[in-house]
Amino acid sequence: MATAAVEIGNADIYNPRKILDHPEFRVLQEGEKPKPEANIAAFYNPQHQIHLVEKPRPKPGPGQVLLHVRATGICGSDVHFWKHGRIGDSMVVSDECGSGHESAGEVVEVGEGVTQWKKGDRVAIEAGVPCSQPSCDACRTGRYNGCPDVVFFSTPPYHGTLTRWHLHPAQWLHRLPDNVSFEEGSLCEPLAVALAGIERSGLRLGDPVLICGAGPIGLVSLLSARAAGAEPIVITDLFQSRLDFAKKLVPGVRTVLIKRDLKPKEQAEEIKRAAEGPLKLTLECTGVESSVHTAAYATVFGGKIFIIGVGKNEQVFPFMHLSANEIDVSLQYRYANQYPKAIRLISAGLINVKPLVTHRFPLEDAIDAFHVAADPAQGAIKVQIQD
Ligand SMILES: NC(=O)c1ccc[n+]([C@@H]2O[C@H](COP(=O)([O-])OP(=O)(O)OC[C@H]3O[C@@H](n4cnc5c(N)ncnc54)[C@H](O)[C@@H]3O)[C@@H](O)[C@H]2O)c1
Ligand SMILES: OC[C@H](O)C(O)[C@@H](O)CO
Ligand SMILES: [Zn+2]
Ligand SMILES: [Zn+2]
Repeated sequence: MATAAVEIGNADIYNPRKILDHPEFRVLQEGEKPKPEANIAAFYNPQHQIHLVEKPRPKPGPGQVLLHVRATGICGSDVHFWKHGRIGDSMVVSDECGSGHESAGEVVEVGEGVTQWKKGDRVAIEAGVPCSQPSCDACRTGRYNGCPDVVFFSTPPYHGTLTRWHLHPAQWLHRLPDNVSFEEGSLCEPLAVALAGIERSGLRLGDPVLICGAGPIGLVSLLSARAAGAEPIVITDLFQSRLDFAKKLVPGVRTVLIKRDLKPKEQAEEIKRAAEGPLKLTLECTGVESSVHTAAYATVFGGKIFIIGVGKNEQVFPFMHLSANEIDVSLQYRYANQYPKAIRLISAGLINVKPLVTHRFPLEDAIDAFHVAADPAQGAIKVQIQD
């Protein structure tokens, strides 16, 4: 059977049904070896299954670029969609859906009118493609992460970038310099989340900062806060192993293990002791209600809690404490305009994301990769799939 199904292209990339209904789309049986060069991908579904699928290799239409995806990191949200079938009320898994949005790859073919890319170019893939219409306030004003019509590949219903051949609009790709690997290029995605938070939080040189949570997002926030000149930095987690990882990554960081039997106020006292002074800014990277409470009690009068983590639909905040201490609360939704910055920071050596990758799998073993990413006992920070 031919691997090149030319009828998939153009607007079809925004129509997930075109893939699901295509005669070349099929779910591989467990243990079945995919055909070499086949456009395999890892798909999750409403039955909480994750499996390899074969789908047609698309053909670039005008303004599009066909990419060979070379590295993709598994994000907590990929695992969440697989295991829980939804994030909040608006992102619900209702059919087979392709995973992955932390990707970098190589240009294979360009469509009509694409002049800025050529075969062999190396790029980071910005997975959220907003409408870019002048009538869209979010797009027109540059806050395109708020675009109501954004197609975010891997958020249902849009299939993700964890695949071999991915079609993307030319203007949502970012060139990787020779000294930035595909692996680092794919880490630009979680880094973009942290950089967006850092930018909007207003962090300044010498600010004392608390980071709640030492998962991948907490760790890229740690690297970014350090590069931005925060001092001291205190990081918390429920697991000593994650704090040890943070300490290896940024030796100067101070760590506080969160104990489930302590109240947020008691926990905050420990954090303040570790900081040996007031904490001006908290970057909250768990989305867990009790952690937001701890952050509130640890942050100084006039400070800010910047919440990057996402969690329960409704949460209770210590309102009067925040009010009586003029503590600002801000939140972050994905990112806008951060990829070029992320690439510059990595290329110039100001941020080293390489140590975050703890596990690597070939594309054929993507399902094993998901099982490692989903099992805390495996101790993974970032699991990558490379092809
Ligand atoms: N705002 C956005 O656009 C955006 C983008 C990506 C991820 N996120 C969110 O950021 C958060 C972090 O992502 P991640 O990939 O690092 O997730 P993760 O689950 O790997 O890491 C979270 C860490 O927080 C720790 N933790 C849990 N409860 C805690 C508590 N009470 N106090 C201190 N630490 C605690 C966990 O042990 C874990 O190490 C998630 O909620 C994720 O959904 C948000
Ligand atoms: O890194 C981007 C995030 O994972 C996404 O916003 C996801 O959580 C929902 O689409
Ligand atoms: Zn993500
Ligand atoms: Zn828009």
